[in-house]
Amino acid sequence: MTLKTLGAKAAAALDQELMSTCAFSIDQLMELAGLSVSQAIYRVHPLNKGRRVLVACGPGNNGGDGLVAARHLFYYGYQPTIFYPKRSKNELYHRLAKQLEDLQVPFVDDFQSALNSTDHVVDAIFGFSFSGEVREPFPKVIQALEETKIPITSVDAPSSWNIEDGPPKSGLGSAFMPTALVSLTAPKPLVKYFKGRHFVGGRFVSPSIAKKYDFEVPEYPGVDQVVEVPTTNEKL
Ligand SMILES: NC(=O)C1=CN([C@@H]2O[C@H](COP(=O)(O)OP(=O)(O)OC[C@H]3O[C@@H](n4cnc5c(N)ncnc54)[C@H](O)[C@@H]3O)[C@@H](O)[C@H]2O)[C@@H](O)CC1
Ligand SMILES: [K+]
Repeated sequence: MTLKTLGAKAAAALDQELMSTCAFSIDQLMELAGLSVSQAIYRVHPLNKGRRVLVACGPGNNGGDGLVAARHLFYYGYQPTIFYPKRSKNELYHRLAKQLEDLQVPFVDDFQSALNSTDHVVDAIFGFSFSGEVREPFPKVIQALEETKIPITSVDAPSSWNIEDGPPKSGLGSAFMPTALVSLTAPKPLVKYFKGRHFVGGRFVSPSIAKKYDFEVPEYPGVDQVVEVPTTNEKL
């Protein structure tokens, strides 16, 4: 099975439509997206592989998915740590951070030392709105993700990859290959460059919306919020 992909513009339009004509709130979508991510991590990195999970969050909704996933991971028995250097002023993110602080989940400033003492990393830095060269303060973080041997699960996109064209041809991010990828609603075109375990999550798309945007909703088994799909193995 090869799933159809959704380009950056279509993904942004779908996002808007879910929140307008489909009457979802951003909180609802983010909660379901983050829940999907947490379930994928439970599959890729069950508790017996080590409980420490470092969640790297970016300034947008991709980072919000990471904050939600961290909360669910806490309740599954993991020990999340959050790296969130560029906090959004939006009230939703304040609430997501407060929910984690109430659980005494640590927020750290030094990414490299947090990376040295974790068992798994969640890359929730950039999603489908990423473009151009990685700006401060994230280049060091991308470089560390590129170099580490710790397994990484990326949310929606490996951060620093172009949504349509995949990894940069050279320089920062060109050697970044996460262990797993959770595509939300539908895979993005960059997926053809990805070689790892691939999940689809975001179980909130109605059949009519999928038809309008011309992609398939995968068959989610039972009550699962993610489904593992074969990786497209197109050569780089
Ligand atoms: N409909 C969906 O599929 C849903 C998507 N969600 C998530 O929302 C994401 C998209 O969120 P957003 O549109 O907020 O955007 P992103 O979270 O992808 O990134 C936008 C942020 O990154 C910054 N940025 C962009 N390019 C940069 C660069 N080169 N260097 C440094 N910073 C850069 C922008 O200034 C902005 O603050 C998706 O990928 C997904 O993870 C979910 O939260 C909700 C439902
Ligand atoms: K990401």
